[in-house]
Amino acid sequence: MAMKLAGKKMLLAGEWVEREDKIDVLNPENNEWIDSVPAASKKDIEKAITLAKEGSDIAANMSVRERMDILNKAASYIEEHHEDFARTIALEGVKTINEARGETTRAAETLRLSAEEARRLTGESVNFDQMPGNKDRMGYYFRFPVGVVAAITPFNDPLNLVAHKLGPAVAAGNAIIIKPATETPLSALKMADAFMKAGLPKKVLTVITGRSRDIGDSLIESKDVNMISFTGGYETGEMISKKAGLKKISMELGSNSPFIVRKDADLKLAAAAAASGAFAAAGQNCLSVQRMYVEEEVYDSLREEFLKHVRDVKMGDKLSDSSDMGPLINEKEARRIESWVQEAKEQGASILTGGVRRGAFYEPTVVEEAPENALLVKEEIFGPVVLLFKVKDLEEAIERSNDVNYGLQAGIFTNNVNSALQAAKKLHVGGVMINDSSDFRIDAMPFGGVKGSGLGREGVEFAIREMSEERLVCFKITEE
Ligand SMILES: NC(=O)c1ccc[n+]([C@@H]2O[C@H](COP(=O)([O-])OP(=O)(O)OC[C@H]3O[C@@H](n4cnc5c(N)ncnc54)[C@H](O)[C@@H]3O)[C@@H](O)[C@H]2O)c1
Ligand SMILES: O=C[C@H](O)CS(=O)(=O)O
Repeated sequence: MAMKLAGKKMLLAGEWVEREDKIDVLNPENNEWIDSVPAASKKDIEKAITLAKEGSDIAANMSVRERMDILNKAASYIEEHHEDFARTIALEGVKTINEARGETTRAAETLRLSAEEARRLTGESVNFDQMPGNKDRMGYYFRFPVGVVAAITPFNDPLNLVAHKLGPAVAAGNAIIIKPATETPLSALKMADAFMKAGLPKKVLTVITGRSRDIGDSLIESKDVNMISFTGGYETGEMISKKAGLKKISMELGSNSPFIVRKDADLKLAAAAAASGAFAAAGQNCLSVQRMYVEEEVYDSLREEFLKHVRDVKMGDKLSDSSDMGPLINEKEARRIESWVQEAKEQGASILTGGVRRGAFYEPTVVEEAPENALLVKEEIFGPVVLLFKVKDLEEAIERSNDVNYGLQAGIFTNNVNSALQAAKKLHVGGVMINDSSDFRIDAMPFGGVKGSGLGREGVEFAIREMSEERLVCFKITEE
């Protein structure tokens, strides 16, 4: 079913353009055609960068009020067309309609937060006379935009993760070139339409669609791009950071989130939180619960409670209100997960539930005692598979939690404040959730990871800071 506007055209410095060379957007659930979008050429990228440079001057000269008004108008447009945005997310991506509705609400909120934070893009005075001989100096620093931001976004949150780039970029006074995931470009194009209708000056925004190999290098290597804001997998992020050269980069990468359950935990709450955190977006979620470390005294009880929740997850048609979980982004990813589970099983792991693939769908699956060197344990599964492990104490749980090359967020269930503080202190991650799963985020909080999970922080205020720089001004006062 062709979507309104969204596809067929991409936005090149505020102008909607078509191209002979197109890419089909398919519904992952059934491979049905939804729409087609232009495949941008290297020439398109070069033109986009040239016009974005002009756009960066326009954006920098917009008043804070103008930026705020545009951001709030774009948010209002999304709210007024909420179901249309949600259906686009659900059709092109992996989310059920209810999950997509949640993302749409968050995306509008992310833009409103960006408007709010535009007010706070300030500097402060500097006391130069803290150093001897500077009594005749006074001054301050202020923040200015980096210029041109190239934003590259993943398939799993095709609207809100674009908002987390576009909102802060506009708030900080930058021009931005967005390259959405090849699989899910329509939501980004719809958001761009919202900004055009909100009055964003044309040259400030480009959304290019197409094949990464045709777009990537020209965008990443250009010296006229001042910052790359990337969200995606570790391997892609590492490749981009090597090619980027001397420019600001922000990397929001993969994860392999641990979930610790202490013997004093509320097991019913823990089991429910783990199931919710593991199967949202069919596990295609950077914060997905992947490894559960449960103290041996409560392991059997927690496992029983958890399995009840997992078996209640309804996998099915994304557009059905009764579906809890949709498909993987394509059958190839579902087969990858199927092979990883098979590998662990051949190495002695037990499949407690699930483990069945149908096309791009893979059932909610729980694997017990997978060997430490299995792909399921060391890599990011990015699918509806959770690993259960028994541990003897908190120390073992923390040590094993840290024993991967990822560190985005972790969750721990305990009613002991010392255990919570130990976890907060010793888990090598960007965020520790106490009595919540790793899958917790509000769009205002600092968000990002360590190790292979990324560089820098998003969350609106923090992204704005990354997309701007300080400039110092110092007055030397001379006698009249
Ligand atoms: N940390 C976070 O905030 C966060 C949020 C969402 C997803 N993710 C991560 O993203 C990954 C899943 O998303 P994905 O499969 O879309 O990731 P991906 O790395 O395959 O693709 C991400 C983006 O990079 C583009 N890309 C791929 N190769 C490129 C190249 N050579 N040059 C330029 N662009 C290129 C893709 O087209 C897409 O737009 C997972 O690892 C997940 O953990 C992280
Ligand atoms: O997939 C990773 C997302 O950033 C998590 S959330 O949807 O923003 O909470």
